Amino acid sequence: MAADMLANTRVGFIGAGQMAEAIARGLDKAGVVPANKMCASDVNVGRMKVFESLGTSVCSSNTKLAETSNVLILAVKPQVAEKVVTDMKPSLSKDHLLVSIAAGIPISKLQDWAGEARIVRVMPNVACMVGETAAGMSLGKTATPADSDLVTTMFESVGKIHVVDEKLLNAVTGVSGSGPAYIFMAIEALADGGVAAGLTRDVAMSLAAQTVLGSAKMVLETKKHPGELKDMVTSPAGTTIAGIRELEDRGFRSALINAVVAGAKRGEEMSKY
Ligand SMILES: NC(=O)C1=CN([C@@H]2O[C@H](COP(=O)(O)OP(=O)(O)OC[C@H]3O[C@@H](n4cnc5c(N)ncnc54)[C@H](O)[C@@H]3O)[C@@H](O)[C@H]2O)C=CC1
Ligand SMILES: O=C(O)[C@@H]1CCC=N1
Repeated sequence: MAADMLANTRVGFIGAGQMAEAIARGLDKAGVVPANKMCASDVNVGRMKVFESLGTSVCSSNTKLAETSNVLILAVKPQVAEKVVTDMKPSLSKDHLLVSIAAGIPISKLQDWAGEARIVRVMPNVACMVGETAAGMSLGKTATPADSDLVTTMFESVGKIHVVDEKLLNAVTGVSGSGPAYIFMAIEALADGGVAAGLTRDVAMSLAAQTVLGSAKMVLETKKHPGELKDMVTSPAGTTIAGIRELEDRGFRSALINAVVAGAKRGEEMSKY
């Protein structure tokens, strides 16, 4: 069903920033929505040029975008979302599916601003760019099962997506929306440690990134608890337990837990603007 629907889908990006680009590249690469069936509008001409270079068309305004696209991805910063969507309201109808990726903005507000358009809220992450996003989604009241299938198909082409209660989308933001930033910091720090211990920067970075990739793969593929996998690495009186003692001493796990909770809390604050 979703494949038939995709044939009639024209995706328009409201805001052609880095997330829009990551999703557009991913959809095109996966062959789910070819670049020539996507369109983008942005106030920044430079960003429109980037989209043109991908083979997508560009629109001179968000209103024009609504005339040419039936699936609109709201990819502007949350702070400008209200103005952007309310300005578009006269051009939106029940034939539009508005997929918002804006952090914190609740479906109820989006629905008020967008009038009759059906709403789906998605929280992806930047790894759309490499086909490995981790996303959560919630449906608005008038969104249909076909809309759910369509959005699922689109985001599964660039990673994994889970349907969650809307009240949990800020938690998704805390774990996987913001999570890549924490992992990038961890990779940078692991590589710094390698350099401090004598490796070249290139080798240290490659080892650190590949270590994160391999560890994530083991969690996903073995389905074993990460604690059990950690124990597999940790030899009695060995090197790993020496490192783990340092991490525990400095509140490593607690710091990550608090980072996720702080991100989720910030999402809740943003929903109240
Ligand atoms: N960056 C990330 O890793 C993630 C971001 N998000 C959400 O995605 C959304 C976009 O974030 P980014 O791509 O990082 O931001 P960005 O700043 O790269 O992109 C936003 C784009 O919107 C454009 N824009 C501003 N006003 C506009 C208007 N009136 N009409 C059309 N375009 C306009 C800007 O020129 C910019 O190119 C945000 O709402 C954010 O909460 C969600 C998940 C992850
Ligand atoms: O920092 C932010 O607000 C956005 C949402 C998730 C990742 N970046």
